[in-house]
Amino acid sequence: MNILIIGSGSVGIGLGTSLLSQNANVSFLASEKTAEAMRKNGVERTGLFKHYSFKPEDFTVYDSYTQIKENSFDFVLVSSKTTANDDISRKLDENRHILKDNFTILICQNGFGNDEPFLRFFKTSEVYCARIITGFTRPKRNVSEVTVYTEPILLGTLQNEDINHLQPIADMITASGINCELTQDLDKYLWAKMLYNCTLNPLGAILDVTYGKLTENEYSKALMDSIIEEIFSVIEASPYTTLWDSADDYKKVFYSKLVPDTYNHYSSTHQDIKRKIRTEIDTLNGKVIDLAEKYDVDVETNRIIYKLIKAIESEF
Ligand SMILES: NC(=O)C1=CN([C@@H]2O[C@H](COP(=O)(O)OP(=O)(O)OC[C@H]3O[C@@H](n4cnc5c(N)ncnc54)[C@H](OP(=O)(O)O)[C@@H]3O)[C@@H](O)[C@H]2O)C=CC1
Ligand SMILES: CC(C)(CO)C(=O)C(=O)O
Repeated sequence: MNILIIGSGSVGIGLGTSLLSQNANVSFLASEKTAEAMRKNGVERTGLFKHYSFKPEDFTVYDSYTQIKENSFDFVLVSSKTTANDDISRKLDENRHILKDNFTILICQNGFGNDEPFLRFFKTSEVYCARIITGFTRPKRNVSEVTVYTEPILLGTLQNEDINHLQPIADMITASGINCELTQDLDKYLWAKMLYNCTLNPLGAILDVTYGKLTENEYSKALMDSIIEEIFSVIEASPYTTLWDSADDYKKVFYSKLVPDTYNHYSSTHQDIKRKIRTEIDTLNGKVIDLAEKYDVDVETNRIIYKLIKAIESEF
């Protein structure tokens, strides 16, 4: 099985090394600087679970589509930030000769509806998504460190397609030490992740605090309650569902378990702003706003939070 990883960052190198550990034929499409580091020093997975290290001759790195031969890949894993999806989906379409017949694109990102840019060019039976709550960081350009594990990585479809052909990918990731399963209910799990990320990520970035700190005063708590309630109204108005029946049920788990478990964590949105790069707000609260418009739901707090992040980004 030939696998191409597009987006060779924390998640991309983390998944790529996991698949390499099971003797999969893995290639990375990386920016010039990252490709250079990988060609020189190989790739590594460190942190929780088993550590793996691969020499440059164990995998292939491309820094341009022009270097890739025709008919090369069965699977493409997209693990860039969602801000690159417009670019990646367009380039993959322009270079579709690198894909074999019956190829599969698997999008490994936060947010909801990340398959949509790809569905402009590819069929619903060709595009799948993952829900990842394993934490990965990239201490060096060629190294992924597994920092947090709570639940298995989940693979599935948002388009009601058959998912059985994803099983070999899930099995290899599991065999590498990070549990990975298929689910028929991916939308439920992605909305659960959306609830968590949309509530904590932008607010933590705006106020420059950890997840836990946000629960320590009544003002940020009131904002988070409102974000959660609005997202539940959107889910209820849409065809989607999530793991809890009501905003109140979710809030109980959120304040008693989810936040305490990640109390000292700074959100990826916070980290993006510190790095002065565009955040993934469009596929988080921005997606909530899009759906709210479609289903005529009031999401005023999400709108304000969204505008504040956009205002910060406009300075970059
Ligand atoms: N890290 C984590 O713990 C988790 C992350 N996620 C989600 O996974 C996704 C990836 O996150 P993460 O790995 O942390 O991000 P990183 O910033 O570590 O990696 C992103 C990678 O994408 C590359 N890239 C940037 N632009 C493009 C482009 N146009 N085409 C191809 N590649 C590009 C970057 O290049 P370069 O090498 O030059 O930087 C980098 O290698 C995000 O959606 C994130 O929200 C989900 C759960 C956990
Ligand atoms: C890393 C993780 C999983 C936080 O728990 C996350 O989703 C984020 O920071 O955006």
